[in-house]
Amino acid sequence: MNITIQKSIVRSPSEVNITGSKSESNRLLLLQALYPEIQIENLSNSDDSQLMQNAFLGNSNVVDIHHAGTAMRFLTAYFAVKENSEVVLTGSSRMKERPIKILVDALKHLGADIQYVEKDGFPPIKIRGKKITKTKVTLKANVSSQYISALLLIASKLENGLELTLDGEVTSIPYINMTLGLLRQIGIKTNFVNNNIRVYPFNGNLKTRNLLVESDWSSASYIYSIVALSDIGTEISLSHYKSDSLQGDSVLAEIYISFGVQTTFLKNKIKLKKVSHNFSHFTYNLIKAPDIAQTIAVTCLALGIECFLTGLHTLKIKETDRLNALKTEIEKLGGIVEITDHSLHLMASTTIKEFVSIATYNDHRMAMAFAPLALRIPITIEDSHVVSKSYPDYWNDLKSLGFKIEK
Ligand SMILES: O=C(O)C1=C[C@@H](OP(=O)(O)O)[C@@H](O)[C@H](O)C1
Ligand SMILES: C=C(OP(=O)(O)O)C(=O)O
Repeated sequence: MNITIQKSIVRSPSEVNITGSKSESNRLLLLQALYPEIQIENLSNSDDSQLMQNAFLGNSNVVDIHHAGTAMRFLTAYFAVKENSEVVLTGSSRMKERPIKILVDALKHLGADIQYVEKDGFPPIKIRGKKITKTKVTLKANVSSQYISALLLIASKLENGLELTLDGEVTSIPYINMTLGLLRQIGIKTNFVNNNIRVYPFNGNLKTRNLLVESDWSSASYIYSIVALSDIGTEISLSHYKSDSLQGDSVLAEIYISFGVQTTFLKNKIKLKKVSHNFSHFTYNLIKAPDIAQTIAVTCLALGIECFLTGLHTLKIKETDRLNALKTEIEKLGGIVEITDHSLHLMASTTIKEFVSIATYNDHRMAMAFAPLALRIPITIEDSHVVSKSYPDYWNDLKSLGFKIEK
């Protein structure tokens, strides 16, 4: 369903309670399947986390994870070592275009039994679960960190743990550190030195059973954008957040200073406040935080800031080719954008076209990133339901902030 958002003004002060991080949730759900004593609080209500939960509950031998990249990659590793199981892991038509060969090759090298059902290198895959005893594997680290996290998540249940050697520049590294951080929270010993990661086998004692998921920082990015586009003095508080986050996208608090958003960490919350800014140019390498590229590009468009983003080589294999999608939609609004395989350069613009209909390409982040523009111009967002992949309450939260949304 398409929605139109009339030109809106944010209610201030306001408060939004954002659902749990989908990245933390999907890791903890996988760990809970391996260690059933684990209890998870503030679990994400995203489709991706729901799909992950269903994969463990169902007893069908076809598991369809739709658009959920983390579920696809994490479950590949999980089923590969689940002895005596046989499943076909499949997903949406886009998921069938998202590569999985690096992970499958690594698992096969360790001894797993995995076959491609349709196209070599891509889902769907047929997995016959087996006991794995090999310990060492090298894999390319510059395509998706999810392949690495997938192996790390199952490693503590292997007889001898795992030793991974990462080849090439490591992309999305905070997500690997998040995985290791959660493993350590439950008492699993890990090391990450240079390009080597070691996870030791479980010693029989869970250090913690109750794990609290911090709210999702990638989802918070859209609220940062909203504050950046609001009048000076506008305040929005978000819960439940902390300063020592496991999520790399918490770098937003630093980045948005350039767009006039001040972050104050309170107990369990952050308070965002719009202050003045005098930046006309923004340059940043997003190799550690690729999911906030769309948010930042749209914030810059609205603020008339020239923006040069690099480290974006993974954007082409996400829910859509995000570089092309951004270029196409920003150009509809009158912006000028140049892209390469790994960068985006947005020129400073002075006007934005009204009543443009933004296509969302089955990508939640396209819908969520462009919606804040309604603080400048009326805008239509196509297929607005896509937001449920990570942030199902997004439109309700926007309404509560004062956005005038019509179907
Ligand atoms: O491990 C994770 O939870 C994620 C890792 C990142 O993917 P890549 O490592 O493929 O960049 C990120 O884009 C994705 O949204 C979530
Ligand atoms: C890329 C994303 O998710 P995934 O890779 O898990 O589908 C995302 O949420 O932006």
